[in-house]
Formats: sequence, C-alpha cells, structure tokens
Amino acid sequence: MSVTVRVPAKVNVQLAVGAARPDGFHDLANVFLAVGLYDEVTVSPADELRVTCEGPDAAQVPLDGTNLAARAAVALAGRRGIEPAVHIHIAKDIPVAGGMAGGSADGAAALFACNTLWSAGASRAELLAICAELGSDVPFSLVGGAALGTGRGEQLTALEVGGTFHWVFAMAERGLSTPAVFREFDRLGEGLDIPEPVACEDLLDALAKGDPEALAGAVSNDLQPAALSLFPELADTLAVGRGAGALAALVSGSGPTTAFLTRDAESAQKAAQALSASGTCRTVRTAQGPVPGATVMGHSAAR
Ligand SMILES: C[C@](O)(CO)[C@H](O)COP(=O)(O)OP(=O)(O)OC[C@H]1O[C@@H](n2ccc(N)nc2=O)[C@H](O)[C@@H]1O
Ligand SMILES: Nc1ncnc2c1ncn2[C@@H]1O[C@H](COP(=O)(O)OP(=O)(O)OP(=O)(O)O)[C@@H](O)[C@H]1O
Repeated sequence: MSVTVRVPAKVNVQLAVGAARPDGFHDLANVFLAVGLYDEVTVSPADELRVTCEGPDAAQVPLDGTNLAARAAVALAGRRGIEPAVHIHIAKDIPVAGGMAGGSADGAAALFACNTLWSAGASRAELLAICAELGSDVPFSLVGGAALGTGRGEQLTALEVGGTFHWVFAMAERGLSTPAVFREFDRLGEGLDIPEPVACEDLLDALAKGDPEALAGAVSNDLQPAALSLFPELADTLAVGRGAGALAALVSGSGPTTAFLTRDAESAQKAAQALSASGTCRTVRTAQGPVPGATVMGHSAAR
C-alpha cells in the first residue's frame, strides 16, 4: 500500500515583516497564494524511515532526518506512539531554497500522506498544529488557496479570491538561506523604527475581485531589499520581467526566485520567453494560482 500526495508551491503577494522578536522570529502579515508548481510525496511501509528524492534539484535535498518530510513523519508517529517505518519518496518540481516553500510543502504532504497510510486519524486542527511545529510556512502548504498568515506566518485566515492569477517564476542560479535573509533584514533596519506588520486592504480587495492590475499595484515584499542586498543580480532579472510587460515584478518570499504577475496566460508566455532569453536566470516556469493545498492523488495496494 502506498499513498501519494500532491502539494503546491507558494508565492507571497504581501510580506510585511515586523521587528525581530525575543525568540528570533519576526511577526508577519503574510499573504500567501498557492501556485501550480507541485511536488509529489509518496509514502509506503518500510523497515525503517528512508527518504529518496528525484527531480532537477534533487542533489540539494537532504535525505536524512533533517528533511522536513522525515520530520513530519516522526512528529506524527511520536504522537501516536508508533515507529515512523516508512519510505518517503519526493518527486520534486518546486525549486530548492527558492523562497517558494518547497521543503514546507514536502513536510505538509508527508504528514497528510502518513496520516492516511497509518489511519492515524489526526484531525485538520491536529495536522495544522504539527505543521506549525515543523515551520512557519508548513500550515499554508497544507491548506493552499490563499490565506493571511499572522504571528510568524503560521496562524492562517483563509482569503477569498475572485479569479485566477497568471504568474511567471524565474529560478536563480543559486539558493538563498531564509534565516540569512531575515538577518539581513535586521541589519538593514538597525536603528530604524520598524512598524507593526498589517495586511494591505487594497491587496485583499484586489484578490477578492480577481483583478490582476489592482493586485499588481498592491503587492509588496519587505524581505526584497534584504534578498537584493545578498543577491544583487536579482535586480537584473526583475528589470527583464518588467521590460517584458509584467504587471508586477517581485522577489518571492525570502528569494531568490523572482515572481512576475501578468495580465493573462498569453502575457505570461511572452514574459517567460523574454526571461529565458535574457540569461539572467536558471529556469523559467509559468503557473497559475490559487490552487488547492495538499491533496491525496491516489492509494496503491502494491508494496
Ligand atoms: C520567508 C517565508 O517563506 C515567507 O512565507 C517564511 O516567513 C519562512 O518560513 P519557513 O521557511 O517555514 O521558516 P521557519 O522554518 O519557520 O524559520 C526559519 C528561519 O527563518 C526566520 N524566520 C522565519 C519566519 C518568521 N516569521 N520570522 C523569522 O525570523 C528565523 O530565522 C527562522 O529560524
Ligand atoms: N523536503 C525538502 N526539500 C527541500 N529542502 C529541504 C527539504 N527538507 C529540508 N530541506 C532543507 O531546507 C532548505 C531550504 O529549502 P526550501 O526548498 O524549503 O527553501 P525555501 O523554498 O526557500 O523555503 P521557504 O520559502 O519556506 O522559506 C534546503 O536548503 C534544505 O537544506
């Protein structure tokens, strides 16, 4: 028997970041949108916990107990007093260390898959609590759609979205470490008064209306200056996307993936071609959002 769960990447259409808290985290107003780039996580019974990974970035994915998918299996098994004896296979299409919550996605998917495989009976609320222990982005990977994340981003309120948004994503030549980007945010803000993070009403309206022009006027990412400071070449990629007609160009989360909001599928193709030809990025993908969160794709009886 095996269970396969498909799970999407995310882009942050607003990422408002407050001052560092005593625990080192930052309060956020984090507006997440799930987009149609997916990892697929398959779990099947095994003698002991084992992780394998396939995909273009597979070499950068840890296969030991630090993998978020392994940590998810261990967390659920620990709560049920059982052994996490499971083979977790990750078919990875979400860029690694790209600011699109790839590891978080695998954590949410593995948790959901193990809950099904083991008939562990964890409720939605228990799954969300385990997700929040695993990482700030993990709860959103489970629920998908669009949501406002407050606290460190793990406290979610679902958001209405009145249409489909068309995106282009440009993956960079190397990754960026999320903690390093938050540290750079702190360094750049030293001595400044950092306001409390709040969700932008115009942005929430634009999402509710499904209006790409209005959304483009409202997107923001407080981590962008920090990501650009650590990875200045990203400014060139952003400029290429803007020049190719994107309505908005921004760094996705902690970066270094850059995200381009376009009017429609045709404009997305045009911007994608210009970005591919520019030589300023590694790969270019188009995707639409919102899409649902972690979803069981199938069970197989074969071992
Ligand atoms: C940048 C985002 O991807 C935007 O969605 C998230 O805020 C990061 O979420 P994540 O990768 O799940 O982050 P976590 O695994 O919870 O934390 C990794 C590190 O990021 C920093 N971190 C993360 C979230 C947050 N609200 N404040 C932080 O300062 C901390 O240094 C933390 O040690
Ligand atoms: N299943 C996983 N897939 C990818 N990376 C993982 C996984 N589990 C742990 N990691 C570790 O997490 C690091 C960050 O990878 P990830 O792809 O999650 O970054 P990210 O998309 O920038 O995260 P976020 O957007 O949530 O900040 C990797 O360099 C790797 O060491």
